[in-house]
Amino acid sequence: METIPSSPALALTGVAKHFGDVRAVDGLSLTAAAGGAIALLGPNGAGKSTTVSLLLGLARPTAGTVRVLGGTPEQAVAQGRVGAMLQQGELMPELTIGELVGFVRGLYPRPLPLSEILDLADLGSLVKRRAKGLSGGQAQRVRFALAVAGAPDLLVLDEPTAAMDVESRRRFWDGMRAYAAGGRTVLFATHYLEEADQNADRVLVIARGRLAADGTPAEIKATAGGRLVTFRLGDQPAAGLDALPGVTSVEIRDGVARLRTDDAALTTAALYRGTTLEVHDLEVSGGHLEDAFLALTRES
Ligand SMILES: Nc1ncnc2c1ncn2[C@@H]1O[C@H](COP(=O)(O)OP(=O)(O)OP(=O)(O)O)[C@@H](O)[C@H]1O
Repeated sequence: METIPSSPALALTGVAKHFGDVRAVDGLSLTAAAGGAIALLGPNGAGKSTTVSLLLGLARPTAGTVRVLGGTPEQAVAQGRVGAMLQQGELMPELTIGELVGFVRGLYPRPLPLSEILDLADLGSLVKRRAKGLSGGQAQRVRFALAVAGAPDLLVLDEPTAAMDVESRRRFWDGMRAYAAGGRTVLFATHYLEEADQNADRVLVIARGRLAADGTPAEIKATAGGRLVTFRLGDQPAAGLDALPGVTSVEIRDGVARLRTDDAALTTAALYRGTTLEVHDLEVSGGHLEDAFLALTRES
């Protein structure tokens, strides 16, 4: 089968998916060229799983068009060019992992070599084990192996590390990045900010079915605007904090002042020298994806 390098991996135009009154996806437009890892990042109920279903042709949009690898999702899937790892999925309990992966690879026209699949999914030590005795994290690694078995051009992962411990996660992301580095496209849905930050080349922040931000992790962080200076204000008056140099916004909650600033050093110096406030528990933080994420997905 021909691959058409000029086709984007994904192209969504005005895509909506409504369930009755619920607008799970509400006008999503985006294009992604082939290659690299894309995170679909959003809070619970943002529309991530619905978007994944639309990309895989498991659901049809209420409005708009979805193109995957230059064709419809159904065509791309039928050509064996899409691999998916969904949140659940029964593994055949009586087969060994080696048999199961071997069987699934046999279904594809140009599968990855078995040894490469086992390497990517870190399953070398589990080849002779039966699926029925596996832990949740091990079963997820097997699902990952099955998803990459056919060497798909697009790999879609819905919250792939849900059941994994820290070490399994680390190895899993190593495998995912190795897969994406070969010019293939990986899209993963997550609500773990650090996973998107550390493993994606591009982050699509989705909230209430819409695209709230789209960029590299660094670009998304920059949208939150600089750094955060926090300190315990107690009962002291907050007047004048918004006039301190560098400060772009002030929020006081539970006696704690949160100053967003373009220049933390200047703001902090002015706070001590230019005010009569007693400043306790001063902290400077920021440049975190979490700040950007909260700012972008906050209910308006
Ligand atoms: N089949 C369905 N019928 C009715 N409502 C649905 C259906 N599927 C999803 N929804 C609703 O659409 C919205 C988006 O759901 P979706 O599962 O896509 O979000 P998500 O971002 O994947 O969330 P989570 O992180 O919790 O998995 C939610 O309000 C959900 O309740």
